[in-house]
Amino acid sequence: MTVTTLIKGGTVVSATGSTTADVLVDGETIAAVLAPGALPDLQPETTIDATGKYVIPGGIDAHTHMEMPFGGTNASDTFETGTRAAAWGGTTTIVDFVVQAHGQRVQDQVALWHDKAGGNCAVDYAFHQIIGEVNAESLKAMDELIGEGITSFKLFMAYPGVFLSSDGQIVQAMQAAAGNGGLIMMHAENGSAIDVLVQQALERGETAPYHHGVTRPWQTEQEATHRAIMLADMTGAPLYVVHVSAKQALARIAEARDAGQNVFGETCPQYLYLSLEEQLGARSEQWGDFEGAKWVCSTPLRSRAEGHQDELWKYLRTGDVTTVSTDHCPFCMKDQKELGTSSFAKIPNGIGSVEHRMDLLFQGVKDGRISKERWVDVCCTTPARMFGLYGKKGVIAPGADADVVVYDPNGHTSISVDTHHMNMDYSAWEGWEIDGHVDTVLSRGSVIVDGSGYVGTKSHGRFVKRDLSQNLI
Ligand SMILES: NC(=O)NCCC(=O)O
Ligand SMILES: [Zn+2]
Ligand SMILES: [Zn+2]
Repeated sequence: MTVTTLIKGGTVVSATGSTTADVLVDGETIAAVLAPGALPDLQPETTIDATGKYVIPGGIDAHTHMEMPFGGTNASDTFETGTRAAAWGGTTTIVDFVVQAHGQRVQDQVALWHDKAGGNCAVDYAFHQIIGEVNAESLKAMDELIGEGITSFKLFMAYPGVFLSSDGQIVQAMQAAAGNGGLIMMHAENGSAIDVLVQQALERGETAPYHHGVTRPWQTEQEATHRAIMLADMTGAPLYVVHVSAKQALARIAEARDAGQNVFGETCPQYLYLSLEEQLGARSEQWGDFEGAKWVCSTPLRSRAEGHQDELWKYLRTGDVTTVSTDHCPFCMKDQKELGTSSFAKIPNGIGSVEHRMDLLFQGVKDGRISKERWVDVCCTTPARMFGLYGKKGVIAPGADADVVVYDPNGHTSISVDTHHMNMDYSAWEGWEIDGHVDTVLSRGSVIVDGSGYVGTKSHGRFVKRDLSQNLI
């Protein structure tokens, strides 16, 4: 057997169990997973000692927005900076959203995203498609994209006049997905109701970031989630509700799943840990009550007093939260979030976390909230299955891409703007201390992060064509 790299003596953690094993890598793929020392005569070019460490499949962040045009500016991470930061954090595949806004052609936008990402990514990447204008041409493009490896389509019930689709348009797109095997991803917030609350708040002079959260109450999320579930049921489309933050929305998803419907929920680290009161309501010497702008995202951070965070962890444990992605959409405070100093409604929406997802969720293991196997499941394996990457990605098994992370459960990571690698002038996680550490990262067999830091190259990452989702998981 030819072997280029031997990852020796670690605990291989999968979604279903853990075992001490050697992982043999040949070129870009995993050649074998064997009992430790089973092949004593092996002469690999490189040996990585993983004794006392976890060996896990590379993370898959199924929700990122590199360079996304939004709120009058562009998300501050390019594909180059964002995927490098992902690599630092043990994420070896991202699935980014191609944006079709009103008046744009889907296929033009796909070409643009290929241009932006091609040759610039540290890790492998795939695309979802945002359908911002459902019309005859974009419906046709949905069929075409399946063959191009873009098999999931995000629709918006929020942002009237920007991305919002009417219920009728949603039905049309869902019918298309039901017919072509694609997956509908839904931003489920009642945008028209929210716009009224926002206008009324601004008229009362409530302009600070805190009011971003107050004007997007949980009812607007639960209502939209319910509507999306009903429309999906009616049309037969599988439905994946993105960035769920309200416990009531998740209860609705859980109910639909219990009834046998093909409905999935995604949440993000910010909704598991952060809150309306502590973050959106924060003040600082530098920014005053505008400090909360750092955490303006939609759906919004929710009240800890209402208990959303603990409920989300519960649903994560029980399986009704299917995946944890970041919704990485970073904006700097300077010149970007600052666009909203006079009105929270003008703050570009988004938080950057692509570098920290594996660590933040591992803290959930350390805190006894989920098992290490569930950590791997929601961060690596199920995203692969959900988005048509499984087999190649999301698993340590012969034939899979050698996307592997050696994770030290006894290591330590301090998060700060001074040390992170995302292109942001603040950290949404400043001062967080993680009881774990990403030691080594391999992407398709190449070591891209080791003890000395990032050692990859800008053009290593390749576009991955996705199969249809295994949406009966
Ligand atoms: N979530 C957010 O605030 N920004 C990114 C765009 C989206 O996912 O809706
Ligand atoms: Zn969204
Ligand atoms: Zn998003």
